[in-house]
Amino acid sequence: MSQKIAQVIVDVPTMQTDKPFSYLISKELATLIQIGMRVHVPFGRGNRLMQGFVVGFEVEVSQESTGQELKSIAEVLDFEPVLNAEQLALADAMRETVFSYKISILKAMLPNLLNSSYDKVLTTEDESIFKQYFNGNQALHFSSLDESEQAVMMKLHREGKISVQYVAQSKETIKTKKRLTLADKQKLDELPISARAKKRLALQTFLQEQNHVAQSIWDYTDLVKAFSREVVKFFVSEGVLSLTEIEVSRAQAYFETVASDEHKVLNSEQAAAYEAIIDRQDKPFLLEGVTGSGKTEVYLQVIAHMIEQGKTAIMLVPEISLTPLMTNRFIARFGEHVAIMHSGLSDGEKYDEWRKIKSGKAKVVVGARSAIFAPLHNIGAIIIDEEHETSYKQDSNPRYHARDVAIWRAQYHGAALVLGSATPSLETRARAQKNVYQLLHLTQRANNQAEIPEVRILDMRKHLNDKSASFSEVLLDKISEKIAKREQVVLMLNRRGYSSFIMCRDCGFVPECPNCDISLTLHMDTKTLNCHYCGHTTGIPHTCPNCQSKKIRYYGSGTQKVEEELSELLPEARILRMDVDTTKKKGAHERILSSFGAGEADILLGTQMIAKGLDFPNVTLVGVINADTALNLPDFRSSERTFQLLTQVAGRAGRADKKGEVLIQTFNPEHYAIRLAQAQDYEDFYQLEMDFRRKLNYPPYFYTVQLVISHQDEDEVVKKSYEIMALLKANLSEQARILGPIPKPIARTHNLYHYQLLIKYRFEANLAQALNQVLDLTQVPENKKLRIIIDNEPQNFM
Ligand SMILES: Nc1ncnc2c1ncn2[C@@H]1O[C@H](COP(=O)(O)OP(=O)(O)OP(=O)(O)O)[C@@H](O)[C@H]1O
Ligand SMILES: [Zn+2]
Ligand SMILES: [Zn+2]
Repeated sequence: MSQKIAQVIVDVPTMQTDKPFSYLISKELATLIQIGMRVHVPFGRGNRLMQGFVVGFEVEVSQESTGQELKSIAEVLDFEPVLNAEQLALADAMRETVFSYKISILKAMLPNLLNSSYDKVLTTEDESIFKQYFNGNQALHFSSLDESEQAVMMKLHREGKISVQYVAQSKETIKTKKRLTLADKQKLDELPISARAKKRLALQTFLQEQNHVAQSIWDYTDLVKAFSREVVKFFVSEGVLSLTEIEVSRAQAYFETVASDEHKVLNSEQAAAYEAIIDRQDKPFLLEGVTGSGKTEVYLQVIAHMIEQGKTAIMLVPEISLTPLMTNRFIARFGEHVAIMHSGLSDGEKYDEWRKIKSGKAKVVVGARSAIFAPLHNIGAIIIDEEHETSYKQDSNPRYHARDVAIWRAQYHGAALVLGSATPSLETRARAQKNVYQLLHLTQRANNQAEIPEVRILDMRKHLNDKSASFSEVLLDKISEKIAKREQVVLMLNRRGYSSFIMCRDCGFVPECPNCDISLTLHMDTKTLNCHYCGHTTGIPHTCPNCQSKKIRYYGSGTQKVEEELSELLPEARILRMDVDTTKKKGAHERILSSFGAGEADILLGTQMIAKGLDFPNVTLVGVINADTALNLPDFRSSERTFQLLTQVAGRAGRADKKGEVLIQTFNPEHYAIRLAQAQDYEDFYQLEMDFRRKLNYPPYFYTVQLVISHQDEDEVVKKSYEIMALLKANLSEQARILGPIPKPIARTHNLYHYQLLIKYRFEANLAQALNQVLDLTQVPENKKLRIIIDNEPQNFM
């Protein structure tokens, strides 16, 4: 008799397995297992149970012909598939361009909660099922059942008679809510209550009146408020009411406070863009619109249109701008149809949002990078705001770019794809130039009274100030002037490629991380020195470990130091600081912004965090304290990044009727990225930067792939790097250039040495196959400790 066999991709942490393994399916599970479900399977010699995904079935030929005994699936983890056909096809497609293993791609598509050990708790409202299977327990833990019982439960679930909740091992991530249900109607009616117990009587009447509502459920806190804790307790102890705890979504709170909002009448440029998008062609759109030109309003109306058509939409924004300010604009239009996915949510909350999407309740998903995997059906539009942001590329495995996934999904669904930015990435703009994308322009600020702010460059070599290391007189005077007028100021300290550290004044010693070739960063809030790579932490030494001198100097102007300086220089100013330290706590980010929005401070001082998305009408001055820090990084995109950042932050000024001004302090006033940011001239910047890229054979003229090879032993890394280079050379054409191997700019982290190779090419038929061969090197036992990262189109060279 032939038996069904499942193909399973297994999640084995010690070895990356890239091909499906075959497993027998027991008779009990045969009709229940579906493609896209997670299972537990025994793996390896020890037969340890591993999680895996069912990706296909095969009919067994005969056991003799394979010559080996197949193992069986031990347990099914899902009641319905967690991955659908589209996602499995997408994973296949991603595997071609994202050189990481299938399992890591599949896992990236799911909420974390489904990738870790959560048990399922089953409940039922069906009386006879309860009697037959629950043994008097309120709920059953799925993992405690044997295989045939599990199979029965899955069948019942499929018939809608059982409900399932995933329960986290650790409870602290989950917010629960107590609720009460009527346990026994007869007891309620017969409950002996003395006529003097007014509150008890009131609750009895209340419950009797509401009882006709099928399955009455009451909020515990509501009843306690209305009838007192004692009274409620009495009803529970008498067996009239039963008390249960359920998980609630914290994300729910978002919806309760947001007032709804109407569409604005689009101006002619906005309307033209809107019409083009909804009348969609096969091509993606690049919506290039100056800051404040109303791109978001266009997105909102495109999404509204799609919903009217019975379709759904994905709206991606950079993690950093995923503030309530931003999400509220979507909730205000689409209410409960919105699901929000950001890293601030707990695993349980993320799972809730995912379920809301999967069940079809959510029509619009607003989220950061990974929201591109949202399991929506019938997608009408995918929008990527600030498309140039590097955070759309994941910098760990799988190293996918959300833009590429978006292109694939838009094609799959026949959806409109919109890439929006005031400063598009060169790659995107070049494609628009070649008509691969359709270019749509917004050249004016949407709000009629608002103009593009005037930008001045302050040459810090001429404006050195005796009183202050960070502020020129000009900037300080401007700030005072604005405060006197009761207007607000945004100050940005560019922290990219820059950090605070300590140094011995006598011998110049700078403490470094023992595991990584990098100096330790000074954190004044915790009074520690931290390594930003491996997390190593130590106290701040009082004497120099090298020469015992007591003259330890603190270097660098962190936001905290600048804040102190500023409050000394301008004691009357009310300052809010926004950086990683002040936004660590949940909700802190939003508190700072809403406080600033409410006019409780004159100055918002922050890092790059404040450059994006802020839309405060009373901000009339933006000051950039140091424009240069990122310019000299060893990365061919450093000019592009600097230009984008300065243009973005300048765009925060003068967004309403009051005119905006921008002051940029710099030591490189002649640098083209700074001059053109002053002019806010994206076109000129694009032309100039494209010239450089062409001359130096960089993207978008050439494609790039970076390989990072790491090992504890430096000799080994060097040896393997040359082996890999030889392998590549043998497989690639003469036109491909291979640079390296060279040590990474930060040559050692986590006690591993890192070397890099960079491939630059225009067309290479054998590239994918060669890279897969390289990737497979790590599967050879002698290379067990070798780590190879393949980064297709790397965004970060540090
Ligand atoms: N058609 C319109 N009529 C009136 N006001 C509008 C219109 N469209 C947008 N606005 C307003 O103009 C301001 C800027 O719009 P929006 O935030 O959509 O621009 P944006 O291009 O997304 O901005 P940025 O990229 O700079 O963050 C907002 O306050 C918005 O409410
Ligand atoms: Zn370290
Ligand atoms: Zn010293």
